[in-house]
Amino acid sequence: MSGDILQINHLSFSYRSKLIYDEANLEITKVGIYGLVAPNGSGKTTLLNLVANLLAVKNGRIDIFGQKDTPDIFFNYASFLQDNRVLYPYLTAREHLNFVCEQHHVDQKKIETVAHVLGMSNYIDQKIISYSLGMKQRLLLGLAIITKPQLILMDEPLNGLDPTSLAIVRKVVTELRDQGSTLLISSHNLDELNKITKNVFFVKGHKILLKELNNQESTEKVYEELYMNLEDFDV
Ligand SMILES: Nc1ncnc2c1ncn2[C@@H]1O[C@H](COP(=O)(O)OP(=O)(O)OP(=O)(O)O)[C@@H](O)[C@H]1O
Repeated sequence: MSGDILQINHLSFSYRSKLIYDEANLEITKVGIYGLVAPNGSGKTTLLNLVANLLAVKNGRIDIFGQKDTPDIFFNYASFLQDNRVLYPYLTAREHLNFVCEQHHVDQKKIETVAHVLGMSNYIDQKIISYSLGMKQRLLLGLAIITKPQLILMDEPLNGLDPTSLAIVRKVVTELRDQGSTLLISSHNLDELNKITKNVFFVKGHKILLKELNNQESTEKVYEELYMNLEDFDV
């Protein structure tokens, strides 16, 4: 599928006097997996929050699937994997997944399938307070994908994952892409990101740049070129 999946035009955003975006643009017209990469504090989470309508866009415009990105449109077409502070410590994974299924009128039978795919079946009825970081990350992934949205935003989904969990995420995101979903994934794990996509957005100078890497190029290399001048560091 191609068309207007995500369009960000002339986006400017500041927190009080701190400028984050200045007339930034981003366009995704082809289904796929896209990385979102930048040093700490550059504005990756801010961008995802703006697309998810958790922050209001006052300057510029965001459209998804050719329509103005309102909370209703986002709810219908998209999902957002945020950090694990959004989880309720005294609820179980099943209760979280049940809630999302109810809100989206998704058959609750899908919960077992998603739990199985993500290797969560044996702890799905335990409360979140007893979960490790990786267990929480798997649940967050489950919550983001159970409705099979066409656009999935993921903020640091690879954080704290062991090699088995990373392999699960890799399999799940590539399958979703093959089934027609588009994923925008922020991460500092450039090595892992490199395995799942060659299309990476970088935030630099308050703008968003897309790099379409060829087989010889890596995300790490572009990162070094854009942000690191190792000669500046005295060890
Ligand atoms: N609610 C807020 N109020 C004021 N400043 C904020 C707020 N949220 C974020 N910031 C600032 O905006 C900048 C961008 O933050 P953001 O969390 O979007 O960056 P990030 O690229 O996701 O960073 P990281 O890689 O560390 O997660 C940072 O300097 C941060 O301190």
